[in-house]
Amino acid sequence: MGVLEKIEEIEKEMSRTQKKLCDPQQSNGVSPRPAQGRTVEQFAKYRAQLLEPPAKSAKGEGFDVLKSGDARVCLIGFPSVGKSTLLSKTTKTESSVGAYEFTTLTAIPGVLEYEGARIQLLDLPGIVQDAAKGRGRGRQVVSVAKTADLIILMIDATKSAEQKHLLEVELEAVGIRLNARKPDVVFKQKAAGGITINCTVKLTKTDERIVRSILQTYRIHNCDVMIREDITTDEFIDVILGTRKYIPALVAINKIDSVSMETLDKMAREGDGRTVMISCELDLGIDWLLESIWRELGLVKVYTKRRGEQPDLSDPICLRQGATIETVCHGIHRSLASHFKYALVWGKSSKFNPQPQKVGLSHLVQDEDVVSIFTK
Ligand SMILES: Nc1nc2c(ncn2[C@@H]2O[C@H](COP(=O)(O)OP(=O)(O)OP(=O)(O)O)[C@@H](O)[C@H]2O)c(=O)[nH]1
Ligand SMILES: [K+]
Ligand SMILES: [Mg+2]
Repeated sequence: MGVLEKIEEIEKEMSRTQKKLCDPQQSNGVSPRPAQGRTVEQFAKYRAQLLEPPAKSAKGEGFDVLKSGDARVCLIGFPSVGKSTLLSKTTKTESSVGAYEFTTLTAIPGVLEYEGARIQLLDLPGIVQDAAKGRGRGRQVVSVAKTADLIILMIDATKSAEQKHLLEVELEAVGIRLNARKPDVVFKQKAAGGITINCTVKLTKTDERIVRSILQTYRIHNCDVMIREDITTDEFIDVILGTRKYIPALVAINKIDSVSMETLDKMAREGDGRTVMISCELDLGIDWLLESIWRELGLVKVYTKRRGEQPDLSDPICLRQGATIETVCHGIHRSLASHFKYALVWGKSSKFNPQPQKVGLSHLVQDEDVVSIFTK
């Protein structure tokens, strides 16, 4: 019998013995009764097998989900922490929720509409420990996280506090640096000319000799290196490997409805500004989580205004932090920047605020600015 048939058989049996296993209202996060425990365990085991990619194609590529919207947020967590419940709750997409592990077997995208932004929220299969080392599709899951603008580490409040650390280890293993800034180092390989190293700051955690020996180890004999901050040796290695992704992350502790006040209190004290405690079931903390997502993504909302009219407040353009008038032009129409003459901006980025400022393409916009574009 194949895995699929086995799963089907168990599903039938489960629907006989525990009619509402998959119903969140009924299951209430409580473990099934002992008689069903074994069946559920077996079921999860077969579902985990389904996650194993066929031996030959085990390359660990990401899932094929097109990026869309203004930013992508990935939900990463162990099985059954409530990732799909959160997606179903905050977007119009329904992702299957089940009281058994590995309910979700692929990437399910949903759209989070918040403050005028359309944020792609990606529900993913639960990961297993050592996922990054190539166990099953776990590797694929952690690889998708590399494409995220923000990662949500989702944790089950009723389970071990180790979860957060274990998730971080898996993500680090595929080259993701969580909540770290890219080191300020310019590194350029050349065809000839030897090695030039310039430092604009005093190095206290590494030195030029170590930097040179690392370059030698990686067989790099011609390059320019400009170090502009006091980096560590590891950070320098990250720079020359060039494959590191620096991604912000939030920790969402779910199911706080199921733990004692003492546990809750302890978690609140241990968490930092990037930890949000939620209950999808009781609808607690979800607004706080959405607000944190918005803040961490650092999206900027800009309104456009035609000459002689009021700004269009119903349809803002959402941009990443660091966006310029040129980015605004691209957001309106592909060819607008090439006909650009000047722009007027009202708001925080205008140096005459509340009066408008006349600016060029390279002007940096700020959240809630109003922009009028004038063309040739
Ligand atoms: N008590 C409680 N149970 C919850 C909460 N959120 C989700 N659950 C339950 O937790 C179980 C797992 O939820 P899912 O959304 O399927 O979890 P998942 O992380 O998507 O699981 P996989 O796809 O299997 O990795 C279900 O029985 C949910 O009803 C919550 O806030 N509190
Ligand atoms: K589940
Ligand atoms: Mg799921």
